[in-house]
Amino acid sequence: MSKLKTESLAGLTEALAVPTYDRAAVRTGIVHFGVGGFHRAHQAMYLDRLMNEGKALDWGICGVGVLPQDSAMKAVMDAQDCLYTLVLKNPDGTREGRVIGSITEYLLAPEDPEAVIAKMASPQTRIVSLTITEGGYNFHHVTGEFDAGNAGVQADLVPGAVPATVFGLVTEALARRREAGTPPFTVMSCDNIQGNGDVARRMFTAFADLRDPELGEWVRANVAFPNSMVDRITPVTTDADRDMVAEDFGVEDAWPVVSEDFEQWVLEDHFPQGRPPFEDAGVQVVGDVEPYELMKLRLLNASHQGQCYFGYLAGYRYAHEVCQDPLFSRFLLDYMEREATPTLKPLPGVDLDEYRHKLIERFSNEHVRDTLARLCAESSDRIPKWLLPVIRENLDAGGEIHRSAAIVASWARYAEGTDEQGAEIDVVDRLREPLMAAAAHNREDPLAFISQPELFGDLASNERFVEAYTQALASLHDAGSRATVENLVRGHGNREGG
Ligand SMILES: NC(=O)c1ccc[n+]([C@@H]2O[C@H](COP(=O)([O-])OP(=O)(O)OC[C@H]3O[C@@H](n4cnc5c(N)ncnc54)[C@H](O)[C@@H]3O)[C@@H](O)[C@H]2O)c1
Ligand SMILES: O=P(O)(O)OC[C@@H](O)[C@@H](O)[C@H](O)[C@H](O)CO
Repeated sequence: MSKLKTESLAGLTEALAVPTYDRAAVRTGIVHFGVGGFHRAHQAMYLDRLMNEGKALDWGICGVGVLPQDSAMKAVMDAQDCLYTLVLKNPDGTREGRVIGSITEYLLAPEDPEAVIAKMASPQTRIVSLTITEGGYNFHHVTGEFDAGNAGVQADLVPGAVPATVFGLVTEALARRREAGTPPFTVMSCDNIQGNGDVARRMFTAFADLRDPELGEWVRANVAFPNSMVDRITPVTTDADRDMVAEDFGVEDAWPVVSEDFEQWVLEDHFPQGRPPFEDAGVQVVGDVEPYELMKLRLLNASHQGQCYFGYLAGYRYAHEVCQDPLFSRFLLDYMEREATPTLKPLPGVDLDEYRHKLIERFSNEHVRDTLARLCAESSDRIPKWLLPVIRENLDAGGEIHRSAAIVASWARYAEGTDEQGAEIDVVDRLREPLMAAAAHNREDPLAFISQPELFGDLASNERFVEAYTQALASLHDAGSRATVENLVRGHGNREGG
């Protein structure tokens, strides 16, 4: 069996589509930070699609890793000429494989920060894109302010320091462009954050201000940060996926990526230095992304949180197991219809009922095998960004909140660190210690978990929220996850009714 490399492409089975363009002729136009599963299943796939049509050949991607653990991706990218296999898993069990060729270079910042800065400072680079996770933006959950106290940021702000964070690296490249009279690149965030471009603008400008107020002013005035909504469920690659690629497609790929077949990208058209013709690849290029972002984050992402803790506690381990269970899918639809949807903005032409049901269908795709562990990880970055805004808006508007409050309670119960069978839960969160310490007091002090103002603001003093939350938490302790969800679905035991 051949290893995936440029020279092996010609001999691959016809079942595996390969780049039809001359990769050697592709010029880098995009530097991307955070080459994980999602970028490889989404943005890189859209560019590969364009390149296969003979377009966007000057928009090749140079991937960048800034974390030491990205050395694993660097090793694979080096060994495979940056090629990898994307396998789409259709709901009917069929699979489509394609070798993606749009990433043509990969740099590891800890190994060679100067190369990363030089690449971004080059006039040929016109977009710097990001999928660095919600936590990567370094903002305070409640105030939304840039966390200038972060140790990495502090180190990057020492005059003459070699930058190590995405903020230090990008800002140094912008400073060099400004110095050289080269127009700045556009910073395109593709993370699951509401107003991701606006957040990126605030965070990068805040860093530049701290480094040099004049540079900050220049960034504020000159750099474009388009907003976007991105969607494609992309689980973590497993050894079984590697074996499947070898078996189905006869190629040895050390790091393929698998995803659902669904794809969506809604992008604000704000690219002063130009952009690839994304609309030709199916991207919705629009003036205002916010209504789409709210729809996706509050329906899809918040529903992921709505299924993962309840599902895990009930003994499930995969998203499809939870969502194929009519009780849980009913609960999610109720949350979406009664609590999330009233907080959305008008979306002319979008059938929200169809969107909600399609989500249940996507979550239920058993071939994707998305783990609840992935969805439960880094909750402290997710719940405050996706679910708490729904709760706050409904509290202000007098809307229903008991299902959302119960989802928060399910997180609190999960963070106690044992499931309903008494098995240990590996809580993966950068705030693991304080979260678990607070959750340890859930029984004697039911407000302990939500009395973490850096995550929940003043929710612990809102009577209506506290009542719904404590009721759900007590039910989780006394009756368990399934019975709690049953009661929520039946509308028992809450003042809002069903
Ligand atoms: N996986 C999905 O289904 C999916 C779908 C839509 C959007 N997204 C977005 O993409 C992001 C990444 O998801 P993924 O599945 O690729 O995860 P992943 O774990 O495969 O990759 C995460 C990448 O982010 C980088 N990163 C993490 N923290 C960073 C930091 N502080 N500074 C710089 N880089 C940092 C890592 O080095 C890695 O390259 C998500 O957080 C989300 O915002 C993911
Ligand atoms: O990686 P995160 O923290 O943005 O979110 C976890 C999942 O909910 C998310 O990755 C979804 O799979 C994705 O947003 C679907 O498009």
